[in-house]
Amino acid sequence: MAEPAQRNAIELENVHKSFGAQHVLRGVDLVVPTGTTCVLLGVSGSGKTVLMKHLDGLLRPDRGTVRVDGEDLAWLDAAGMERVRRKLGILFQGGALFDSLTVEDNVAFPLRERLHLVEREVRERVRRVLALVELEDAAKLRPGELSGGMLKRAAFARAVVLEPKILLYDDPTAGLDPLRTRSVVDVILTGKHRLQASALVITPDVASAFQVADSLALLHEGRIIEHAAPEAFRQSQHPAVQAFLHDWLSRRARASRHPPALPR
Ligand SMILES: Nc1ncnc2c1ncn2[C@@H]1O[C@H](COP(=O)(O)OP(=O)(O)OP(=O)(O)O)[C@@H](O)[C@H]1O
Repeated sequence: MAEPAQRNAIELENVHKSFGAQHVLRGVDLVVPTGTTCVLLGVSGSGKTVLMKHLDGLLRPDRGTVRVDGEDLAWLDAAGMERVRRKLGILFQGGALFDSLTVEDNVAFPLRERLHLVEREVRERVRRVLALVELEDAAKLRPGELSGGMLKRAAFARAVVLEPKILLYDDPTAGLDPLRTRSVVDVILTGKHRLQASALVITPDVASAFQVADSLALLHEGRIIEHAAPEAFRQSQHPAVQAFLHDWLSRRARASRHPPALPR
């Protein structure tokens, strides 16, 4: 009997996107198989966020194909797009919780907005997801009373409360010190192992990238010029990959007294 075809969480084929004269994406090909975590690397301004915004339909490609969980976004009407968005858990920079709501009401928000559940069910699902990120004791606090790492975990809880199949993280470590960076890595690993979600992660923190990735992709001059498992990526002979990793190592060495090494 033939093997069932491998399903892919994310597929981009020859995706182009320009803003005026600026040709940001110049034929992006990227496949993230279901159940895997891909970290998208690239220098600032290379187009990582632009690429990610194509996945929830915030941006449409000028040319090329974007498929999410097998669905070609170009063919979807508003209801179809809404169905795809429900499969996505999105964690962008800042995490934007509502300041006036408690943690539990923030996490309950998507449930109340999207699903018609009885209140008891809402409370139960919120309790389960707060337990997942070890924030049970913070349920009654407001965002202003949380640490940076707790804020990230609360934002993650809200992003996953609808049990998305695919998680998108845009720079989840932004503005965090190294200790809190660890808590974001833990959050991503929770999404991966406990929720078994597929993920695309953008982070400038290469150390975190190697800790969470099944594969790493480098966006360079509008294309994915390398996409490989961590060890193969580390050993890539592509000059742009070598330059990217070398640049990160030297910046890290300048910022730290410890001799630099790529994490294993
Ligand atoms: N809506 C838009 N209109 C015009 N230009 C845009 C728009 N969105 C992004 N750009 C431009 O596209 C380029 C890529 O931006 P993008 O935010 O994707 O970079 P990035 O790789 O995510 O950078 P960083 O790592 O600094 O967040 C930038 O030059 C940006 O100014």
